[in-house]
Amino acid sequence: MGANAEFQIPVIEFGTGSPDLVRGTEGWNQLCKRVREALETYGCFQVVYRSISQKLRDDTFGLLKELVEEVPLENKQRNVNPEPYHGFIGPCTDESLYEGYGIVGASNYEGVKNFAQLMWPDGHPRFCETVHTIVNQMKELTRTIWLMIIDGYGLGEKLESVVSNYDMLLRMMKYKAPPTGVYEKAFHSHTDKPVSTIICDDLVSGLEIELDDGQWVKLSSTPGSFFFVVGDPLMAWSNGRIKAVNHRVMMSGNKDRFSMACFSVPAEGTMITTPRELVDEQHPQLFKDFDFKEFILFAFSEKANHIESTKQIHAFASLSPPVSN
Ligand SMILES: O=C(O)CCC(=O)C(=O)O
Ligand SMILES: [Fe+2]
Repeated sequence: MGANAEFQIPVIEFGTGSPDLVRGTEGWNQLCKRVREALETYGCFQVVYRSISQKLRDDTFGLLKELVEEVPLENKQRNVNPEPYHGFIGPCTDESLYEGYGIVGASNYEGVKNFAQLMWPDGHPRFCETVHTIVNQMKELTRTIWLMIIDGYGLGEKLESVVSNYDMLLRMMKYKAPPTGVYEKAFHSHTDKPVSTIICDDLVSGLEIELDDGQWVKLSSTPGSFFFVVGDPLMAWSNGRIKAVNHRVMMSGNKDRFSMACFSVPAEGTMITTPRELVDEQHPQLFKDFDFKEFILFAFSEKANHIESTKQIHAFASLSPPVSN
């Protein structure tokens, strides 16, 4: 089924230097309310965040294109990782429009450098500096949104209520334009397995989300904007109050799409635990506490292969029956 091009998810602006970004102000509380509503309804929203400059975005996409177009395939194929979607997948062909790279530990300079050294003989210091900078800014944006979620539910001071220690997995993607007149799947439908994701694209659309009624809608970004997407663990943490949105990439038109997805990956040993404030008579506890890494291992196991992406978290962590406080 084709996507309805008219649809618009909530667009929320985080003004650079705005007093609204100061925790506890009236403006902050308004933003928290809008973020909570957007995530409860759609599991995602578009955030306008010009603190990440257009120049930094342009520079990063320039480097991504250089990586895709100039690095020999044999170097790209050195980007391997035993964990699914952590390494190179590609290249684009007539059968598969997708090409993606994985940079683990991308908020540390070393993580980006390890990747760049596999691609370029000189380790491309400008690539390392640029990617390291944008990933840290996306990490900061993630932290701000998590704080808004916490305050949206009145959970008090602690970021630790979601996750205290986490790093970013950066995936950099090219989706090839399909043949003229064709509307083609470039990335299968799924919910994200990390806690949450920030997606940044080059304004060529392709990302689609599924609404509650099963309708797919195409999202289009605007300059300075990013998509924040809830992953399964954040949905479980919230006791199912916020949604993990099913999404995919469909390509049409004659332009290639380039995008980056910055995934939040908690440190080894992190438990996902629903705060007790989110459990009451109307909202019995839906999920047991679970180890993030064990969920990831399950989600990519043979057993979970036969389970739809949206249902994996339920198969892994549902409490049956739900438990009231
Ligand atoms: O490239 C995009 O817009 C989305 C990518 C995505 O959903 C993913 O890698 O999980
Ligand atoms: Fe995704």
